Amino acid sequence: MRVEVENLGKKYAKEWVFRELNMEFNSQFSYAITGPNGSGKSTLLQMLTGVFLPTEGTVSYFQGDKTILEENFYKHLDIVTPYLELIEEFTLDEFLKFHFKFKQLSEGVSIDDFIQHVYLEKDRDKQLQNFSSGMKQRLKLGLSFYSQSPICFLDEPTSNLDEQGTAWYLTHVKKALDKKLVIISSNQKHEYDFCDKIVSIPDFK
Ligand SMILES: Nc1ncnc2c1ncn2[C@@H]1O[C@H](COP(=O)(O)OP(=O)(O)OP(=O)(O)O)[C@@H](O)[C@H]1O
Repeated sequence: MRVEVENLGKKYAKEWVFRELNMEFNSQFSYAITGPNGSGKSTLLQMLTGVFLPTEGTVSYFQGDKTILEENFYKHLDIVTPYLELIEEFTLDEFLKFHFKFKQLSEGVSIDDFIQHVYLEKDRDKQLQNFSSGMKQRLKLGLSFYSQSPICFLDEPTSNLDEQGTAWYLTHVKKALDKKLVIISSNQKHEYDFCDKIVSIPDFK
């Protein structure tokens, strides 16, 4: 899988967040998008995932030589961000049954296995609105690590995770690198220091 970015720029009102960003994201490597608060990491992620349009430039997805239409980007990716809403009224069991009608679990992994992998065995019948923020984050990360989507975008992946949760994240994300194109947006080194390539947003101001 390959994501190609050409002359990408985003402007809010009169201010450019970044400009002339040319870059290729290739599944042979893992990537970190870095920069201080307010530099534009989340904005870039939104352009890369097709959630928002850039002011100028293009984002293209390729599977081998095949171009993927922009309206189908979402079928090839998972996004984990602090702003991603879960369906709070559902219990974990109900939510997973619903979610995996649309997304495929990794080969050989059942819903029961998934629940074990995210350490939520005791919480199957609990409504998601009663999950702690760390439990929700582990669930969101698990949904991307254990899906068959070839691209995984992680925005501030360890937000709300304690030390044990962070260790869990590190183990899982490193395993995911073999199967997926992983792109992490972060300003905390421990979340991305294993990545092969760094895209520093302040270089594109
Ligand atoms: N909808 C919007 N309208 C106007 N300005 C915006 C909008 N969204 C973001 N910005 C501005 O764009 C810039 C980049 O914001 P962004 O959230 O992408 O930064 P970030 O690097 O992800 O920050 P953080 O590390 O704090 O999460 C900031 O100056 C922000 O105020």
